[in-house]
Amino acid sequence: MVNKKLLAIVRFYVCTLVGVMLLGHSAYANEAFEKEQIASILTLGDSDNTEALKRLMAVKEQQSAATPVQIRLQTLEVLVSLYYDAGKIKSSEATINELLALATAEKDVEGIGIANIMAAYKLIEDGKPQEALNKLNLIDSSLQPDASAELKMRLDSALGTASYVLGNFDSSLRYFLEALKLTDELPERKVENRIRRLDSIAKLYINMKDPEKALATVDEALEISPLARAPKILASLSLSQGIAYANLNQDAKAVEAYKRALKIAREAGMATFEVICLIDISDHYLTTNEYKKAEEFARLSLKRAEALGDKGSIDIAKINLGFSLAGQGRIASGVELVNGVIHDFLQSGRKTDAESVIGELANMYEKAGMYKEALATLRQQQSLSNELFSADRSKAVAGLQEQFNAKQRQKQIELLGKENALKDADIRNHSLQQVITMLGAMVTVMVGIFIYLLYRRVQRINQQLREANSQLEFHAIRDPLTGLYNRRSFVELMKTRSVQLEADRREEREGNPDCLILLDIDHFKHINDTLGHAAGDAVLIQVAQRLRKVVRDTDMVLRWGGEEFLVYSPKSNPSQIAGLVDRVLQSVGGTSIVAGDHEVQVTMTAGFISLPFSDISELKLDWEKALQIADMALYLGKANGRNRGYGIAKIMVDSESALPFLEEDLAAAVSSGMVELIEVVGPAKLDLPVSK
Ligand SMILES: Nc1nc2c(ncn2[C@@H]2O[C@H](COP(=O)(O)OP(=O)(O)OP(=O)(O)O)[C@@H](O)[C@H]2O)c(=O)[nH]1
Repeated sequence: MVNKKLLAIVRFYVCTLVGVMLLGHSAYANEAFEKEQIASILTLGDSDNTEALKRLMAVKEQQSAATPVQIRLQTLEVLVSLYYDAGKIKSSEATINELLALATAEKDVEGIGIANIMAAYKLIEDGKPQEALNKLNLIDSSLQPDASAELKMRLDSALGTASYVLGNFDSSLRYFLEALKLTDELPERKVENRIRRLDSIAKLYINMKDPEKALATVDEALEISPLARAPKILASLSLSQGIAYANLNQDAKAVEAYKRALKIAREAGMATFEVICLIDISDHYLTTNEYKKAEEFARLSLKRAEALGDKGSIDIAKINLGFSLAGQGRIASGVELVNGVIHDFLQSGRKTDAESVIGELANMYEKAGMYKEALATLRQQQSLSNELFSADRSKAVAGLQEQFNAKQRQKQIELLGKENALKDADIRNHSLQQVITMLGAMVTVMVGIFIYLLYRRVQRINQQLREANSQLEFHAIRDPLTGLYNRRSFVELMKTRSVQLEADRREEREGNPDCLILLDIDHFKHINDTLGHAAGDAVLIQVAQRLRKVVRDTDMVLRWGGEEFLVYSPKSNPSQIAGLVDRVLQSVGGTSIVAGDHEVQVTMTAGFISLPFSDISELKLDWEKALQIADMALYLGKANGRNRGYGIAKIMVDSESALPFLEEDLAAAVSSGMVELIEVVGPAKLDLPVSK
């Protein structure tokens, strides 16, 4: 619920402000009695606030302008606390003013400090925590080097409280711990003050959502000294325990602790504290949805607060009562109560509190299923929230904003620095990336070039290979000297020819036979021997050229070996073969051939035969046997004077009986009349000079 925890903690601090400076300020020899008297009243206040207040008021009545200033100041300081705890808030505030006036008049620096710290607490209670903080910071900056430990401790406690209210828990804890440390330097009431500082820290832990740590801190405070059993302190510690347990959802323990605090507060005459306890108890029951009990304690707290005239507590009690009624279904009367407080808050400018209560109201509507009202209330809260941030709050937080802005600027500078560093890194990365990209590109280009060169090289090698292959191929089927087909290629040709023949036979496409003319240069050895081997080669080349020229395109000229040539003339009319042989002999020997320095007549002797021969099947007389017969005919030509051709014209007997003779001894066959030869005489002898 609204600000009740805050209320509790603020009031707690005000309660603990007093009574610590009594003995430390003694400067007058005759004031010992008064000091002793005030000290005993202060101790009495720990357990019986009402009696202590009564006695101190009596002491003050007897004081006059003649009373030492320190005694009067100390009386006022203790009085502020006793008034406050007794719920006499207005008297307490008036006493603060009186204290400040006296200290100022007497130029008592410590007194002025204490009065201002108390005034800062009032500002916090009035909802002006930033103003309070500013005031406290001012005190802090003007603090004398010889300022007492008490003053410093109170200042740190107040700074911790203001920081807490402003939501700066870390800084709050830092101040509270500093205050705790300063208790060691106190000349009097060291233990009591230490316990109270621990209690402050416990309450802070609760608000820092660490209730376990809060409970541990309370335990630490309770263990310090039996003095911790002093009712006023014990009540405050019990309240802290109650809130911590409530936060841990240990409801039974929470209620027990609250009620213990309530009992002690009642017994010690701490009316203000009693109201705080009652409010906390009703608040607790609201959170556990025990609305009947919440109503009971809300009514009780309202009654007590009204009796004290404590406006702050009255408002909170009304709010709790309103919500407890609404929780029991009496929404109209509950809302009326709550709205009344909201109205008051708004009237007195407590917009932050109003906004908080409106938020609670919206929750209540939602819980009750009154969504339309919940929405309207939420909108009201929203608009107020906006207003707060845009107007009053912006003023209140102006100082903070300045600090915040400075921090933000610092942060921005740091961020800019970081951003620049990042940009630098980015630029470096970018440059690096460019280098990498460039290197990558270079590598790619180089690899590309390398691959291209490799490709070219491979292409070149392939080309060379192709050329080599074609050369190999060429040389495989061609004679390297003359360029004519060689004997091997003819063998290959004959293989395909037999396949072709078989096809032709099946299709009865048998026509003219082929013709084989075997040729041998006459006395070639002599040419070699007389003109030289090169001249012999030249002769071979020119003979080849002449042979190529004289035959048909479909005819094939081969170098059969050494100085031997073969003309293969497919599908040749047998009647025309002699003419072909004649042309061949004439082409070679009809004109001279230049061989080196010499011009020579090169004649040839030929043996020729048809394939198939006569009516003999190639199965019986194949190309090899036919060539053998042609070779025998050529031999006959050589024997009969060279420069001529012999061919077998016809068989005079049946081919079957002639065949063995043809294969074995052609000359005998001829002389026996089994076969008839055709003779083609070569060219006439040329009239050539012996040498050029
Ligand atoms: N220059 C040259 N001579 C070759 C080549 N092949 C073979 N010969 C020579 O040709 C000659 C052939 O001689 P022979 O077989 O005795 O025949 P011939 O001298 O022609 O006599 P006949 O054939 O009886 O007229 C040999 O001396 C071989 O060395 C060649 O490629 N180049």
